[in-house]
Amino acid sequence: MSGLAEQQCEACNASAPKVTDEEMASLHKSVQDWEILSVEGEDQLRKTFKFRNFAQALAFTNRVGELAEAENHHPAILLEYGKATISWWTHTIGGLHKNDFIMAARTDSAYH
Ligand SMILES: C[C@H](O)[C@H](O)[C@H]1CNC2=NC(N)=NC(=O)C2=N1
Repeated sequence: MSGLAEQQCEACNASAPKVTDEEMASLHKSVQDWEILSVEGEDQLRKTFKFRNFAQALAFTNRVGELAEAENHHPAILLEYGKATISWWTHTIGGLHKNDFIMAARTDSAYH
């Protein structure tokens, strides 16, 4: 099986299943630096990336935005001086789908 970042996102609608606890644990192994937290009852993946300055953080968020637009699957982004915090979850199902783990892995690949 290809790495998580190379796997394809699937079209997701309101009836799509959230990941099970077992799937979550298994997928999390591939994005171990990402925190899984519940925000207003909805599970999310979250990670903060560090940079030397605001411009580098902004350039990274633009790369993440391109990844999101390519998959029509979008994160929450907090952009600060020297930092960018990325949160992934699937709004239509109010929680985590495998797509979110794929996009987290792709986000890691965009960090340089
Ligand atoms: C209409 C549009 O396709 C949907 O709202 C898409 C846009 N991007 C999305 N991004 C995320 N993270 N979850 C969604 O459910 C979602 N839905």
